[in-house]
Amino acid sequence: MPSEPEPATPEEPEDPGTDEPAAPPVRPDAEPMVVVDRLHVTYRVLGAETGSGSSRVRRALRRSRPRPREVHALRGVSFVLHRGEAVGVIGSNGSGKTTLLRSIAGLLPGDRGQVFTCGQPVLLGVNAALMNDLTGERNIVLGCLAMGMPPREVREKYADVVEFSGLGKFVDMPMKTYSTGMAQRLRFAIATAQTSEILMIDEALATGDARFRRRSEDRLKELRDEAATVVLVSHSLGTIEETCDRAIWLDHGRVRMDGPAPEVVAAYRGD
Ligand SMILES: Nc1ncnc2c1ncn2[C@@H]1O[C@H](COP(=O)(O)OP(=O)(O)OP(=O)(O)O)[C@@H](O)[C@H]1O
Repeated sequence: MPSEPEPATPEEPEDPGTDEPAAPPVRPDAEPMVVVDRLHVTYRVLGAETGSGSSRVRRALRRSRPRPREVHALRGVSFVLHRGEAVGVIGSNGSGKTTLLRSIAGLLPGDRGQVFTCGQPVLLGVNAALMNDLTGERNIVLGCLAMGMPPREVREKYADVVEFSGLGKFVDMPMKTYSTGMAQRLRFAIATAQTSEILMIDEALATGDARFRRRSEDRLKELRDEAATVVLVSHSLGTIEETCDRAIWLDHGRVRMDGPAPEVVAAYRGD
């Protein structure tokens, strides 16, 4: 990761009427697959004021009740993704990339604006919440069902997932007996078992040893070839330039630049 994380800065909500961008432009020559229209997402967190000095802290702790604070993660984001596009999302830590992907996947409601998708997007990496007490086999079945795969497809894909995970006979052992690398491989194998017309990838997903990383990259390439629209979040600008024809630069929850990947990457680098 090239940049240091920017801490979450709780803040007051903005005046909803200010600084609203225009509706996203739609290309007349291409089929829209995802429309994000002036999307705002705010996290609400419970926190208390702190003071300096021990007596002041004690007094404050006694009197204070948790006060909801707000983190305005997306501030009126708009764009349209079309069939056939591979789009990179770049931006410094905390700029809103993950929030944006989760919103498009339908995992996080926006508080203003709208997201329209043509079909159910798949977000690789977040859907497979595995359980330590269950065997690899049970986790594969439940993980695939949890991602919305019909039981017939789970049965069809099961052998491939086991093969790709490289777990061998460990597939019948509880996950808590796996090494970190084995668990990561299983998670990746489950997450990439599903294909979708709209595929969103968090590049951090490709983990493990060098051999598995190469296989992961090949698998991601296959999925990209099968999907109609790909969204890739990455801190690796080289990967964005190689993989994507378009890039969106998010900055403090706003679209700072949206255009051909080489131009956006150059601007982000400060060239
Ligand atoms: N669950 C949460 N609760 C409260 N605030 C959150 C939560 N998740 C993210 N945030 C805040 O929302 C903002 C956007 O976070 P997000 O994770 O979308 O950024 P990001 O660009 O994906 O960052 P990174 O590059 O570090 O992964 C940040 O200020 C972050 O602190």
